[in-house]
Amino acid sequence: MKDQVVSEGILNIKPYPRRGKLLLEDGTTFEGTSFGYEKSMAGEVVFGTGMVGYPESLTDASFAGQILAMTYPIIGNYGVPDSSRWEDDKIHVAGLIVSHYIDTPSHAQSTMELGAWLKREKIPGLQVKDTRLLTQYIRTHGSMLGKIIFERDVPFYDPNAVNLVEQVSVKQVLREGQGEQTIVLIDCGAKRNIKRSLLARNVRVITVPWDWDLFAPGNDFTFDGIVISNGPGNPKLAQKTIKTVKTALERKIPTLGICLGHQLLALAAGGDTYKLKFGHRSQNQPCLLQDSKRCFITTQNHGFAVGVLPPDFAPWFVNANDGSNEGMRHVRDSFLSVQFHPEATPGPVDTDWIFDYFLEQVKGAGN
Ligand SMILES: NC(=O)CC[C@H](N)C(=O)O
Repeated sequence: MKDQVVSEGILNIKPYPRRGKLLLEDGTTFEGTSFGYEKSMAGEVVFGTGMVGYPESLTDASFAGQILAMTYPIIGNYGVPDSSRWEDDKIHVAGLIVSHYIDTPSHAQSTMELGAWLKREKIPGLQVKDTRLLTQYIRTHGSMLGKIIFERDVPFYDPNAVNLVEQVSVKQVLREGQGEQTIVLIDCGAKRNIKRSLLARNVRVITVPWDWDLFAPGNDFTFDGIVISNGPGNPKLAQKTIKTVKTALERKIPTLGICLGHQLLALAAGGDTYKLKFGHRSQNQPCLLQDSKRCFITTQNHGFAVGVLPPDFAPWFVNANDGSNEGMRHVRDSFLSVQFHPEATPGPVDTDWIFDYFLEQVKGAGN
């Protein structure tokens, strides 16, 4: 009977959805009903407060190992666009928790229902009604491990204890685009829009795996700048990328870090990172541009942050909500990074000037 639609006269009656639960590591339980694939799954439970963007969030590799609870009360209402609009070619979240799942999407670009997509990609989805209570709980007690359970129990799993970057990074070097400058994109789980944003600015982009030795004698390409991408998990576990970035800094190669890339730049330059009590995940995080009165509304998805800035770096942006660091710049050289996502396009593109600013510096450094 499962998944079958039973016709009864003119009404299509779907079978009553299967029950499941979200169990947090401290024993707190949220009962719910399934709308995705019915498989028990463990991860870190995080919440996103954005009103839109579930296709982009689900396919953002930075969410690997995380069960995402969305606070916006209706999810699924605009369906799923075709894969050209995703941030990667598959779903990366370990599970999805919503308040109200809408199974009748209405949007010109929708190609399928969210629930059908989750089923196809074998990702569980649970409708728990009170995602507000869940969010308030995580905000009070800090982010937690948890699991979506149907019949079979599974052990808790801590994604911050494993090197997830290794799992989601590209496996080989890829060369794209035309232009005078060549930018190396270190792919730690890069959102596609980072590359789209660079290619749109007429530069060559060479994408390399997270552990690629850019400075090995046998390397057959030269480059003018480096972009370090976003990515999942604890930045301290991506040691090979940190080593590459250290060499790049010694050689004074213009470098832009985005999200995980910001954290890796900080670690490579002698700073430190820490885990936030609960992360920033939404499209409305206010960031103050230092030494100005400007505030940018930014898109974010991170659970770690830069706590100690490296020597000779100055804060560039600060989060207006909690005062945490949101970006830094070297006082002399072209090393810069942002904790938010300049490539994100939840509608407005308020911070994509970061790419123009970086490429201006790459150009300047080449003269
Ligand atoms: N989007 C990202 O790059 C996230 C970076 C890191 N995994 C964090 O959670 O802080």
